[in-house]
Amino acid sequence: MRDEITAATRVVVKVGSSSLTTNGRADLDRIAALVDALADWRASGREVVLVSSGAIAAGISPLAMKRRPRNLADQQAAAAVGQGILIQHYAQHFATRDLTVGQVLLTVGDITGQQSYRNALRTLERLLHFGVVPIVNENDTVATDEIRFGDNDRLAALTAHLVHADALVLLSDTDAVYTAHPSDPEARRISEVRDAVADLAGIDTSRGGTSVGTGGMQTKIDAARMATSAGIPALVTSTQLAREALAGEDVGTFFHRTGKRRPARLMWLAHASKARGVLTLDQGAVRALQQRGASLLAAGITAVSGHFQAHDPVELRDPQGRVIGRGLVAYDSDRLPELIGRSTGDLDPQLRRSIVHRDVMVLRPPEARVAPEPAER
Ligand SMILES: Nc1ncnc2c1ncn2[C@@H]1O[C@H](COP(=O)(O)OP(=O)(O)O)[C@@H](O)[C@H]1O
Ligand SMILES: N[C@@H](CCC(=O)OP(=O)(O)O)C(=O)O
Repeated sequence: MRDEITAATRVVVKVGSSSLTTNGRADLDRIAALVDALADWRASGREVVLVSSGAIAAGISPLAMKRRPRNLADQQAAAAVGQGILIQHYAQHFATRDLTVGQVLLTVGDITGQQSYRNALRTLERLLHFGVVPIVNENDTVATDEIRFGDNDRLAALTAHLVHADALVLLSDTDAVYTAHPSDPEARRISEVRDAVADLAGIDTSRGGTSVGTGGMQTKIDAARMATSAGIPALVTSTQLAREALAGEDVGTFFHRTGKRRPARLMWLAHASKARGVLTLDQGAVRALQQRGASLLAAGITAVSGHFQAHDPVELRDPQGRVIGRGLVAYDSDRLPELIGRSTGDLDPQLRRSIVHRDVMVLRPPEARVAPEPAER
């Protein structure tokens, strides 16, 4: 038995496009089966927030498209049609179990900006208070590529953090994370993950998922890591096993929590924000940040690139160019170059504050550091 799941009173359940649609249409039988499993969970006095993909996939056939569109405008048109159809079916099926649903469409900005974060939280809390099942999706019809999550796995992890969920359950068409693509005869189920780096070392997630899904298994692993690093256990399994998963049975891949709840702004900074620039640090500054938990001072910066404004997210790199973390920078990119490398004592007192304060900095664990991406061609 998985005690963290059976003891949970509030779960976020994310379901992928491939579990809700067949041939570019909403699949009523599959939606009904999922709704039944969730309604039973609700009937035991517990709460669920459903993060449902499938808007684009459910709009394919009604718009006489042949496959999932690749360009943004067609995806948005499909999502506008498909989202309505999905919600209609959810509303009908949940109503047969005396449950009301509420649609909540979110953009990255809604869930990461301080004010809008509170708005989103207030709405979800209110819906749960009224006994409603909130159904969340990305607001695909207005989100541009620039500001889009694109996959709902990470949106679900941020939602789980937002609503202080006790567990995150990621449902798709595969019953677990395997050591290789499930069609590979050598592939073995991974039943538990305590340390995502060590336990998942060498597994192959490179083969894409379904023709309607977006991220494949990798974005589910990323989402599970986001949740567990913020104190929320996560389970990856198939939609058919939703009932067993919620009952705490040994199905799927269970990710144990690895960290504690962290402030929302740091969740956003670590996982959802786009860096606007890069600060390269000397070795002494890297040590000060990693070993002493220091703030970043001007003296430790050797190079600045990108265009950013004060309070934008920037990447922090070591002298070898590996990303060691991220932070919110205190100065604009126009101003910063004149300060770099200068010791605090040499600076005008007004400019003596740290360039990236410790409280708005997230560092990567040493094994997760990555080499710089190749320059754009
Ligand atoms: N190592 C792996 N273990 C399990 N599934 C994998 C693995 N590598 C790739 N996959 C694929 O990931 C897919 C699930 O991702 P995706 O299609 O994005 O699902 P969804 O649309 O439900 O979010 C599975 O269909 C499976 O083929
Ligand atoms: N917001 C998109 C979600 C796309 C997506 O993440 O799909 P999936 O990989 O199936 O979870 C939609 O509803 O179509």
